[in-house]
Amino acid sequence: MVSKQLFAYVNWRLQQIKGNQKPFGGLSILAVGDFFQLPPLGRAKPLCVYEDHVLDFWKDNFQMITLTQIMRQRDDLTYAELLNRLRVKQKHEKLTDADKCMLEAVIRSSPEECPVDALHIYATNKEVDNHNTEAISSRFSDIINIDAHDYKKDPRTGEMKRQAAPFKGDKRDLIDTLQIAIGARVMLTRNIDVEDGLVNGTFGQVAKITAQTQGGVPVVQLIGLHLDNLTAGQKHRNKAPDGDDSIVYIERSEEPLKKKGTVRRQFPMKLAFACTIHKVQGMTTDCAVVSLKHIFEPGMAYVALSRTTSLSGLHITDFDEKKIFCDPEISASLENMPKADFHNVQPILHIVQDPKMSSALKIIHHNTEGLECHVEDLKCHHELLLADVLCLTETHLSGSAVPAYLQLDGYTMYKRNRHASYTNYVHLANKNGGGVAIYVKNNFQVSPVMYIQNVTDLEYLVLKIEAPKQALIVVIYRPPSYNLAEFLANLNALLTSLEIIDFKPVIVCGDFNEDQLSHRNKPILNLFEDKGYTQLISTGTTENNTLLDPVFISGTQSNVRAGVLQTYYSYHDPVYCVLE
Ligand SMILES: Nc1ncnc2c1ncn2[C@@H]1O[C@H](COP(=O)(O)OP(=O)(O)OP(=O)(O)O)[C@@H](O)[C@H]1O
Repeated sequence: MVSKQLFAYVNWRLQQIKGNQKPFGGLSILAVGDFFQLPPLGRAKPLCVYEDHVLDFWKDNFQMITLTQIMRQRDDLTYAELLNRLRVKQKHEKLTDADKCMLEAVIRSSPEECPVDALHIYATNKEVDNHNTEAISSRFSDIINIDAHDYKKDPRTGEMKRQAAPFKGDKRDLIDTLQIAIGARVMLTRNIDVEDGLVNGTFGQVAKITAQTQGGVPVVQLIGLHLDNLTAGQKHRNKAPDGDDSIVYIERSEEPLKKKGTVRRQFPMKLAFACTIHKVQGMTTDCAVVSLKHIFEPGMAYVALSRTTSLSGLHITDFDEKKIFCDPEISASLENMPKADFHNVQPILHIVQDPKMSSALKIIHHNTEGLECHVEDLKCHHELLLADVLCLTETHLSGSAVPAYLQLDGYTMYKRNRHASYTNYVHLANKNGGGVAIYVKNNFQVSPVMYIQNVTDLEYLVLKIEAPKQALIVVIYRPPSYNLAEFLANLNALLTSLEIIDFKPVIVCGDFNEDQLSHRNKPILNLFEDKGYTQLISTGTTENNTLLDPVFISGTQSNVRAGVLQTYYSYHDPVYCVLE
């Protein structure tokens, strides 16, 4: 689990990168995990436990969402439910008779009753090392001992000199002598290639050992593994000297030893007939033997007992129900942690779940700050594609053709680029950026109003939505450098023309670069209000908490809901308006 200290570093680094003092530089952070599992190393308190005089970046910034569907034990729900109870069991609490009875079926009184080939899980490294040594010596006859190649700097010449025998390394160093055999279970102990799935904790079985004779002595060059995860190590298969691409070849890694002036070359792996509970956190297996003997921390027993997919795959030795306990401080802090309000996270989804609003017209406007660079973000957004009408400003598009990657499945796109929007203002027409677009769901009957007499010099689009709902949709972008008086005159001409079109209701959205939260005079708002419009958005729509993206509506009696959504990729947040 991430410690408070590491969490603070992440916060400060993001503030440094983004150049602001907002929590995590203003980025959205999704923290995923389970506080009831292993606590941070070194007895540090978990993130969610508040302490006086300790920097806290959790309390005021995070809300909790609980995932309720269990996937690992989805085919053995009684076991999943038992695990849920063990997860929150306090030290002083006793197991119920029913839970005890379930566990008794898998408690083994001696190691001989357990399957030898199953992964053995222990609390301490000492137990793991003993098990591994015993397992390799009792089951394999052709054991190979691979000494680390250690080098030390010659103080006279500065040359790194190979040592006759390995030094005694620290427990965090690459292993002094690796004992392996063909067929032995091993685990990688370093991140070799994270993208390729070769990481600390990757499990496999030794399939091949290749050696070359150097000075009359065979020296192991590569160790070939059959990995448990068949998709890992793709990049390291084509090195196969014999063309067998099921084998992933591992070379020696080179690292300085803790001992000063020394370097070690050794294979980054260790035996893994057994491993520690810390190592198996996150793992899923069909079968495991779990020893509860030296459990020393809250959450440890739960992590070990919850790795198998079914109760029948679990074997428990040294059972003691007192070893199954959680941290009461975590129970208390989770109780008090604010819960995420889905109405805020997915407002449109919630609105349309209301039977009265199920066929409502959903309109969203977003200043994308460049459609080409953000179209993928837009396609992945959890709410934007719920819109029937998706209005965009600052599309930054040029040219008349629309490349296929700018099309949204199920939508038709209408657009007007900046350079086509101005007749009299060459200085605006020639500036980069700007532009508007509207995507409309294909099941809507739409007439674009591409030309309106007397309306010039505006970045705008007008669409008549005729069925199954009716509305006149207008999107407008006003660049900050557009002289306000001239803009108001042109906007007035447009609003007057919309009255003549006489198609209701009218929804005008866009970025007007006038802060509706400011206490100063707001001439654009005044003009809309004079024309009978109501402004629907009441909270900030930008990172600076200014409301630059209003939605104006006129000519409706229906139930209207409106608000602001969130994105991570634009200075602006999208705004929505849903009409019954
Ligand atoms: N949507 C899914 N469909 C099928 N299997 C899934 C799905 N999600 C997760 N699993 C499987 O369930 C197991 C547990 O998943 P995962 O590790 O994501 O859960 P977890 O909550 O992080 O578990 P833990 O924290 O206890 O390790 C894995 O074997 C994973 O492959």
